[in-house]
Amino acid sequence: MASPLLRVQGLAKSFGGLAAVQDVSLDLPEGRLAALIGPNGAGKTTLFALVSGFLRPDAGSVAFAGADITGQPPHLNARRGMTRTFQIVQPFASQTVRENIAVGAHLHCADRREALARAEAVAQRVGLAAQLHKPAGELTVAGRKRLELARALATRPRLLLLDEVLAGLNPQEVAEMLPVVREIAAGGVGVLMIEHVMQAVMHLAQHVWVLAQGRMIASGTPEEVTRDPRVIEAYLGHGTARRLAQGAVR
Ligand SMILES: Nc1ncnc2c1ncn2[C@@H]1O[C@H](COP(=O)(O)OP(=O)(O)OP(=O)(O)O)[C@@H](O)[C@H]1O
Repeated sequence: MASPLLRVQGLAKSFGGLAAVQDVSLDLPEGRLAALIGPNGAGKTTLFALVSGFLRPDAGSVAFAGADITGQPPHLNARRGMTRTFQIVQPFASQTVRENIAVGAHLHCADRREALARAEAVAQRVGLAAQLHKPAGELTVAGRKRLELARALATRPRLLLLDEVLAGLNPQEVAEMLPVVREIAAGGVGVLMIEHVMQAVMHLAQHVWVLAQGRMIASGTPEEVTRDPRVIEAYLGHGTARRLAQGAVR
């Protein structure tokens, strides 16, 4: 059987006495769109940092496309095809949208003109084509989120780790972003998204992992995990779980 795009086995990380991630394992097949959910402080961002190489694990391993990349620095992982976005979006505010996206394209392309041309193609995919000439600092919150996606996409990833790309967006902006993320996955890019917006998780994710207090407490389809008593207890609460079951997801 082919190895999964991402294989995490027994990953652990403590900060002082706090076990932020404990014995976490998951397999993400190529081209799959999956979500990582859980309460604040559950260890989701720490897990992303361990997978992408921003932090070294105390124990466990990370394999990407069959190669052991445990503890490898982020820039090497990006070269292999794994790119992450950040919760707090920090574009180069005085540079144009086009130049910001080109930064991502430069990972595999030294030529400036080619990087700028690639930036245009990526801007189309995320709905930023009309804003290419704007300084990034003038974008709305929703525009910045699209820019963060575009910069990551410009690196030509096989796996995108999206850290709350929908946070801070209003319901209409969320609804407009869903097809953008879905199209990225449909184009063959594996996506693992940390997300609190359950509307997005229910509509997008083919698989969901749930972390609580550093441990993986559930894994399954969105429908399976949202009716799991452990997930309702640790994260959703009964009201939200009921609304999700009825299809009223916000
Ligand atoms: N660099 C650090 N030093 C010390 N403690 C940390 C550090 N990073 C995270 N933590 C702690 O580890 C735990 C897990 O944090 P993490 O940010 O991974 O959770 P999260 O699930 O991403 O939360 P949120 O949904 O609020 O972003 C928290 O208790 C946090 O305070």
